[in-house]
Amino acid sequence: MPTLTKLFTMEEASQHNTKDDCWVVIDGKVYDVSSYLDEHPGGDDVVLAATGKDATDEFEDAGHSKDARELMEKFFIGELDSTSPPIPELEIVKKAAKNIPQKVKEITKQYWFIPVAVVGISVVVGFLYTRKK
Ligand code: HEM
Repeated sequence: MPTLTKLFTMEEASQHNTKDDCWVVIDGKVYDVSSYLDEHPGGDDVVLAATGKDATDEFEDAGHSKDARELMEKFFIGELDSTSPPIPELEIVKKAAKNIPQKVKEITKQYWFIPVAVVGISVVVGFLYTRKK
């Protein structure tokens, strides 16, 4: 039977990141907690800080009770579309991070003579200094 659960991309969920319009993604599920922010015993700031990403770890780290887990079902609005790509900005950061080892290799290849020159000059200066004595 087809499921009626609404699917959201992480990009879409991440746009709801304000006090009046706040969605969190926990364990692949999307919750609209806008109406609960003021009542949240952990404060609204922690929840707001957990928007725009998978907040499962933050939620679990806070050690939420069984009651909290039951309560959250009231705010369930859909599931995360696992086939959708993560937030594009994050992808760009990830891609840039992937390139770092490659860049280090390139720079090492280009500027290999600098450490060699430093060592060479030190040896010559050291040699001249000891000869003077
Ligand atoms: C649907 C989402 C959420 C619901 C319904 C919820 C509900 C609750 C409830 C009922 C408590 C009181 C303690 C308990 O019964 O466990 C609590 C505490 C807390 N929550 Fe949440 N919470 C949600 C999401 C989050 C998120 C995303 C964070 C992110 C870090 C968070 C952080 C905390 C913290 C730090 C406390 C501890 C407060 C304290 O003991 O001083 N919660 N939450």
